Amino acid sequence: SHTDLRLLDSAVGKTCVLVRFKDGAFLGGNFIATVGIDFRNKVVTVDNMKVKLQIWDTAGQERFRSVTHAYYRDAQALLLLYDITRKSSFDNIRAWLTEIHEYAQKDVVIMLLGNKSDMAAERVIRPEEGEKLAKEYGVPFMETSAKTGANVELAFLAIAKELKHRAARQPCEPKFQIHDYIESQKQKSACCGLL
Ligand SMILES: Nc1nc2c(ncn2[C@@H]2O[C@H](COP(=O)(O)OP(=O)(O)OP(=O)(O)O)[C@@H](O)[C@H]2O)c(=O)[nH]1
Repeated sequence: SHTDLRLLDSAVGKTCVLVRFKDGAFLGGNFIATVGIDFRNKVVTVDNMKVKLQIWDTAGQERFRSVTHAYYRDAQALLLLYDITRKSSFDNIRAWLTEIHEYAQKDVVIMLLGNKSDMAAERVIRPEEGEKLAKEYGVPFMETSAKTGANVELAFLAIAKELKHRAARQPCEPKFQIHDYIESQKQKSACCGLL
């Protein structure tokens, strides 16, 4: 059995984030845009338990919209990415969140990621704007960079932990707090440069 994750929106760095997570490498320059749907598996260890993540990457383009309903309907987690250097990608997030509300499973884990955090000079969306939008929809948020690797592991691990805790939680065990976990881990990576 595996855990299904989906990455959404177009040309925001989905493939790069996935490759960074899977292989620890960055694909720079121009390579071919994702056509159709592609997936990669990665096994992560969460609290001594192995969790197999099946991560789907899709071409986020409009013409694939009809495909994408089916694409995220069965997902257990959805990672919504925008590009901090492109306002239109940030504006798309609201539309995605509205759609997801309609088509996705009710208990789907959603995470908002502002990607390309390394591109400080080209930034048009401030971290606080991402933070605010995420708060409005009650979803966790962080900025990532497929280039430097910042917070990429954390994003996937936080989701794996959340899903593992849901699946294996004992009745008396406290609920896993994904927001708290991310906040504590984010601070660590910021101060110690572990990523
Ligand atoms: N500087 C920087 N560039 C990035 C980062 N992530 C992706 N890129 C670049 O952004 C472009 C798009 O990246 P992709 O991973 O193809 O984006 P995608 O969302 O998979 O694109 P589609 O499959 O076409 O929807 C590429 O030129 C990447 O090299 C990042 O974190 N920092």
